[in-house]
Amino acid sequence: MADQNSGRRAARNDGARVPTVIADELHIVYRVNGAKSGKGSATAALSRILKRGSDDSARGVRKVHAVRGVSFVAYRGEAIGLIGSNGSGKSTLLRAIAGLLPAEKGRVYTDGQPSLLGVNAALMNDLTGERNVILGGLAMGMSREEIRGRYQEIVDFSGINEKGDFITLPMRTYSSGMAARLRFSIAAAKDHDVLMIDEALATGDRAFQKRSEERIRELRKEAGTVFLVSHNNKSIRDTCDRVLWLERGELRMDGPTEEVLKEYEKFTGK
Ligand SMILES: Nc1ncnc2c1ncn2[C@@H]1O[C@H](COP(=O)(O)OP(=O)(O)OP(=O)(O)O)[C@@H](O)[C@H]1O
Repeated sequence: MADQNSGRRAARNDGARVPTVIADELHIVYRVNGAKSGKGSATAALSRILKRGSDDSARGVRKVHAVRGVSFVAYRGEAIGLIGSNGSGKSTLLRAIAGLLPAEKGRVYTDGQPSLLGVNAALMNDLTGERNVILGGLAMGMSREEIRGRYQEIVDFSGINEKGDFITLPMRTYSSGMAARLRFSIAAAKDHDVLMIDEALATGDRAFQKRSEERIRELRKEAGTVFLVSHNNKSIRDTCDRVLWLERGELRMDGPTEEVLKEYEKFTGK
């Protein structure tokens, strides 16, 4: 890991800013089937089937234009907060950067494989926490030796065993907070080129949030880029130095955390 990172650090020491994610006039559109309003009868469904081959709206496909022409460049070592009201397109933008949603128009370029916390670590509810640590590690491309070496660290970080031997129980017996903590701990065990976190910090208690913020700072030192989606302005302030503010799918502001949050707080009336 150290060797792999030394090249990146050298690049940083040159003073050159290295781009990790570039979004260029990005548009993301969801298509929802059978969402035409008020027409739920069998004859309406039949007529839609007969109309097959015509345009989307006639077939009862509704489009949701979730991200509208967003452009930005993210650099190595940055921690970027994504803020905006409910439904403004934050999660959609993260999923598009992770390559999970196709662009309708525009492009996303990434350096390395971005990891979206919680999705890339495909955990299984019926398996024990222990098995899931191994599975999640393998899914992120870690070797069995690497996972074995980091296992205890991951379990300790998650705090899952603080109240008993939960790590040997199936994950379905965990509370949603415990499951989120384990997912974060597995994802944070690896040094990521681009790590994206959707609200994960809001789930843990204060002690866990502190550990997470500390780990995010470490990940940034390893020259990665971190994106954090959160409705908690304090987590954004504590973790990020730059903020992208989305509203109705459009990038409303992009700048230093304090500047953007000041405007956002005016907008939300806080
Ligand atoms: N799978 C989907 N199919 C259709 N529309 C979707 C889907 N997921 C999200 N949307 C729509 O896309 C828009 C953006 O949603 P998104 O989840 O990206 O917002 P968000 O900013 O992350 O919201 P929140 O703060 O509430 O989590 C919303 O209008 C939402 O209804």
